[in-house]
Formats: sequence, C-alpha cells, structure tokens
Amino acid sequence: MNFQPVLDEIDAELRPLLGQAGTVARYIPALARVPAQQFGIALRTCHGEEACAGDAAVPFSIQSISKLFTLTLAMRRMGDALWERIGREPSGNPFNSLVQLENEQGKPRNPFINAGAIAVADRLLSQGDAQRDILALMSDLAGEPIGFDEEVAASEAATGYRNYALANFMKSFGKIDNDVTPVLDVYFHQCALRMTCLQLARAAAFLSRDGAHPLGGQPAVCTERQTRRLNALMLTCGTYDAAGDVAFSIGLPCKSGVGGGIVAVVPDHLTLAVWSPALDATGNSLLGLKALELFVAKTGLSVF
Ligand SMILES: NC(=O)CC[C@H](N)C(=O)O
Repeated sequence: MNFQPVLDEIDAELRPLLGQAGTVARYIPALARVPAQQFGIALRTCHGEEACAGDAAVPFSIQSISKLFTLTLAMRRMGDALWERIGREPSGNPFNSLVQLENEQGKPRNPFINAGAIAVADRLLSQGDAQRDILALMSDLAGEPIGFDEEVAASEAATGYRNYALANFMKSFGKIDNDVTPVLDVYFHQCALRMTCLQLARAAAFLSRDGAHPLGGQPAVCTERQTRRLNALMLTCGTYDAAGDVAFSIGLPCKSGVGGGIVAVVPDHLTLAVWSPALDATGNSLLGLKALELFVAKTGLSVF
C-alpha cells in the first residue's frame, strides 16, 4: 500500500484546524514558546518504506514518549525482575498523580506514569551510565545522532517539584535504590530528548517488527514476547488516563508526550509518529489523536 497520499490527505484535512483548539504545555518556557500551528506525521512500514507529511522534519521535545524507550532498555536488561518494582495496570489518574502511591506502598501502577518512569530510571542507573545508554539506544534506533535539549532538561529540573515528590515518596518506601537527585537527572534528560516525527517513526519501528531492529541491524532490540508486552502496555497505559478512550476511538497501542508527540503501532505493519503541540485536557496532542483516528478510518488498520 502506498501511504504517502493518505498522509498528504490527513495533513490537508487537519491544517485548517491548527490553532483552533487545545493549549501548548506551559509549565516550562522552552515548551510554552513552541508555536502551536504545527503538525507533522511520519510512518515506517515493517519492510522499511517511509512516508511523511507536514512538519515531520521539525524536532520537538519527546517528553513522555521517552518512557517507552527507557522501559525497552530496562526490560531488555532485567527481564521479569523489573515487575517486582513496577505494576502493569492503568492508573486512571493524571500522569503526575501522587495519590495511588501511598495506598500501594510506593509501587507505581505502570511504567508510563511519571512515578513508573522514575522507577525505571532508577533501575537503569543501577546498571551503568543511564544517560549515555539512552542516547546510544535512540541514536542506534533512529540511525542518526539524537541529543538532549539541555535547556528543557534544566527547566524540568528547576520546576519538577512533583517529580521530586514522587521520587522521594518511593524512596521512603525503599522502592528507589539510588539517590533521588541522579535518578531525576536521568528522568529530566530523557524527557528532554529532541527528535522529529520521522526519527521517532524509525526508532519505534521495532514494535511493528516483533522486536527486530528498525533498520535491519543486529542484534534484535528485544524479543517477540517483550514486544507484545510493550504494545499491550501502550494500549492500556500509553496515553495517561485517556487510554480507554484512545483504544475505543483509535484502537492502536500509542505513547504520547506533553511536547505534543504520539507514537502509534500497527503490529506487523507499521509505526506512526504524529506531532502537534496543542494538547487536550488529558495532556495528549489534540490534532495528533485526530490524525491517528483519520489514519485508522482511511486505512482500516487496527489491532481489533
Ligand atoms: N506526560 C509527560 O509528557 C510529562 C513529562 C513532564 N516532563 C513531567 O515529568 O511532568
């Protein structure tokens, strides 16, 4: 199937809606000043064909989409031992909520809420230079150098009061092994990864290839079983507390970030990345979700 006309149509349908609804994340200046009137979409099929439209080559802050890749690293390194510290249930609460952690003795509900990703960062830090390992993974998957936006990382650290609270709270339950400061330094840097839609569609392509390297390189990124689990977690927990609605209206495993990006997977077919900075009330990209809905409607591709 030639996907280029499909992406061009989606771009043409959504462009007139740019700037009409939603709000750009405002909690740090580097995100608040991103012009809202941008939309990009890119895909890579499991056979390596690519298509893109709109602002697919504009780099943005991938924010919580990074949680998908740090989880991949941790699953690959630790196998099932990872799940002693982190659950696999949707939280039904905002991504930075503290309330469940106390009832559940500092064990985060899933790896895609902030508490879960901070716990994953702690695991990665116990095993080496986590920031270097993250950059190495992202650059290897995307096939070109990927970097951190140091301004975003510094602002995340300067304003990340809730994330400090989450990390300290977990530490008080003995669920974080390292000092809180270096763990959060990893977390703030992963949030500050800067990538384009095309780079993200490539980097996540192993999810549509049963774990095989996106660019055909060796070794595989993870096993087929781990890939199924990553996709399952994306479907149930990847879009914060909108995951049920997203499964209902789009029906694809997705992981979103407050920078306005969303990665979506059609297993055994392709990976999509969409970006538009204006967010809805749940913190997901408004036009990004709309684009995915249109893509599924136009192609009939869905996991259901
Ligand atoms: N959901 C997100 O993309 C949140 C990331 C943001 N940096 C935070 O930690 O709050």
